[in-house]
Amino acid sequence: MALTPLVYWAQRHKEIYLRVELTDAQNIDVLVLENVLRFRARGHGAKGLNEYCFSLEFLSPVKPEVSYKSTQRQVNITVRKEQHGWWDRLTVQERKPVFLAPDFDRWLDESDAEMENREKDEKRNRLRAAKHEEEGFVSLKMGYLFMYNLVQFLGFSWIFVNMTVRLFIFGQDSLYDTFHTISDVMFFCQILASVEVLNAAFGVVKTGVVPPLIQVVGRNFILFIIFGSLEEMHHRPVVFFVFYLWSAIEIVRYPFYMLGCFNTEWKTLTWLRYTIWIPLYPLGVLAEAVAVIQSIPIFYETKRFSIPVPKVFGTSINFCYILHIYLVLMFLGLFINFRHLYKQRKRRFRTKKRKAN
Ligand SMILES: CCCCCCCCCCCCC[C@@H](O)CC(=O)SCCNC(=O)CCNC(=O)[C@H](O)C(C)(C)COP(=O)(O)OP(=O)(O)OC[C@H]1O[C@@H](n2cnc3c(N)ncnc32)[C@H](O)[C@@H]1OP(=O)(O)O
Repeated sequence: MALTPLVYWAQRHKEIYLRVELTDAQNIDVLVLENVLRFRARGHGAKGLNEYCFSLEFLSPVKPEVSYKSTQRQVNITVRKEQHGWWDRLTVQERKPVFLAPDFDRWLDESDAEMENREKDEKRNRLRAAKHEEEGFVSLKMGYLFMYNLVQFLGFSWIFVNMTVRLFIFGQDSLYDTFHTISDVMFFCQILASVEVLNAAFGVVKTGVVPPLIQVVGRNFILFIIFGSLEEMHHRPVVFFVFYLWSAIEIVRYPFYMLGCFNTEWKTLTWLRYTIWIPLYPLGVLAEAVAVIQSIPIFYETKRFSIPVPKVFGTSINFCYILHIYLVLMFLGLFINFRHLYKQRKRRFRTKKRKAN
């Protein structure tokens, strides 16, 4: 014959909790029909291993769907009230069934339950507000990044297209006046590119600070010190090669970032972004190194940027010695960024492959 297990109960405004004292319960059958909950299971109760069952007719209407969870020690049942509210007792009959007792572990009186509800609501509202704020911040960040990348893309596209068209029209002659035709836009784009170091430093984009710092310092050194400050360099073809190599990568990199702002990607563009640096970066550094080497005799003769030193060491340190050190730094910078880009490439294509599997 089936026995009755001990059942503990507690309520909230929306739910009823029942805890059935049965260990290792099996063949659990719980259902709610016309406001009556029927329970049957086999397990270890007060009378040892046996078949246990009970039924309860609730005081007010409840939803027919019932959820339960069996643990090693008990079966926890949750029934949802049809209408939110507080019940005076659990069952229709005024006399409490003998197997039923309050679950003091979960017991709350009405005002405490209201307080709990209020706290839950407040927490939910806080989370919702935080999510709203975060969404606002994310869209602001994406808007800003998109605009930044768009401006850079337009700038570098203008440079690249202009240089290509001039090369076709004027042939070799175009190599000699690149600085005069292009440098204003290049100055603008490269000054603006300093923002990339700040983006990395303030976590606006997920990358280290050192690679963009090397990139920005490296390029601006060539642009401002080697080309900008020496008129003798303005008509050298090396300016063409440096500017062309710089802009060749940027007309791919910035649209790649622009698509990224919309969580979109175009596979060919991604492949290009993470591949064409392999020939372009060493070529770019080589072109920059040629520019530095060509500028050394000019700095030597003109003594421009010479650093005055105390008389015991001589009169000044010629800037061309600094350039020798810079040449070494350039190859160190090339090594650091080449390794960084190689890692980024591997990470990118590995993630893609894993996603595809
Ligand atoms: C400490 C000072 C020392 C000074 C020493 C001076 C030494 C000088 C050495 C100079 C060597 C420089 C030579 C160089 O000028 C030569 C050339 O440029 S030649 C032309 C070829 N060049 C290139 O190919 C390099 C192009 N540049 C770059 O790739 C970047 O500038 C670089 C910093 C090198 C790498 O970029 P990053 O670290 O950002 O990698 P990712 O592109 O993979 O981006 C990582 C994630 O961040 C997201 N991100 C980054 N930027 C943006 C952005 N503007 N908008 C939106 N999102 C961005 C990107 O999407 C990645 O996110 P996820 O992984 O989620 O996709």
